[in-house]
Amino acid sequence: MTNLPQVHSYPTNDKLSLGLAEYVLNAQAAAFSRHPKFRIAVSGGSLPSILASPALIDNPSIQWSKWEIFFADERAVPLDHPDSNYGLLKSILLDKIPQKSGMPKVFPIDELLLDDTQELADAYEQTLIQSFAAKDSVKLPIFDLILLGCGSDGHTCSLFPGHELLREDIAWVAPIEDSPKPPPRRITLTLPVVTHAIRVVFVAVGAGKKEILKTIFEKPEEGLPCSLVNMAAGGDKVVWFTDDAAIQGVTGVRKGSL
Ligand SMILES: O=C(O)[C@H](O)[C@@H](O)[C@H](O)[C@H](O)COP(=O)(O)O
Repeated sequence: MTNLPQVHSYPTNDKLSLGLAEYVLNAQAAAFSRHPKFRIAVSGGSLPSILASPALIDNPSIQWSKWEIFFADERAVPLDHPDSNYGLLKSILLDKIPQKSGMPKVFPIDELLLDDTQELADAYEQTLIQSFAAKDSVKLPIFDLILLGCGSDGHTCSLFPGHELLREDIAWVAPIEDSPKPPPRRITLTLPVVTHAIRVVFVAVGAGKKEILKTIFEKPEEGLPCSLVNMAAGGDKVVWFTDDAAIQGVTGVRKGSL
């Protein structure tokens, strides 16, 4: 079957970061052939540190000033809180971009709305509407690239296994008050938004991810959120970047290297 999800696996995180930087560069070039911006969404967890390699940050071909960075999910905490995905990305990546390269436009959540996750999600959806649907009305935003992690229970963004949010098909951004992964109060892009992106990348590293990757790839019918993204997005749109330890012995994937 050629429709199996593509996996690029690497012996070390450093090599994975290099491969990921190359992939992001290609995605940037493809975006610029469609429009003058590169609009991406990023998750929290281990993703920002793997993304933020010198191969990306110091790459002269990255046109940072044309990047628009949104959050695939965010915790309902102040932006300077240790749990903030914005705070994580800022310290690990944004603060390291050389000023002379120009800075990306970054879209954090509205800190004034932290008390009400529905309002927080609605306001973030409005932020997306401003960027993606300012001129024309669109059913769903089309990110050039969404960069996701994979939790050890198979969650991605803040879309958790068996949660009712997996069935959300109207909102672009939804609140969650009972995330099994702390902190419990968050907002997240919804599944249709994720699967509507031009490209979706998952990053999963470490032997600790192996069991869940087996379920995601070998038993997609179990409907884990990561499997739902693989299935709904389909084809070559979804690419997994893993280390060898996470993917060794896992079937149901198409392996390749960039
Ligand atoms: O804010 C979050 O909690 C993340 O966006 C979450 O979806 C994360 O990506 C996964 O839990 C994987 O995290 P690790 O890569 O750290 O395992």
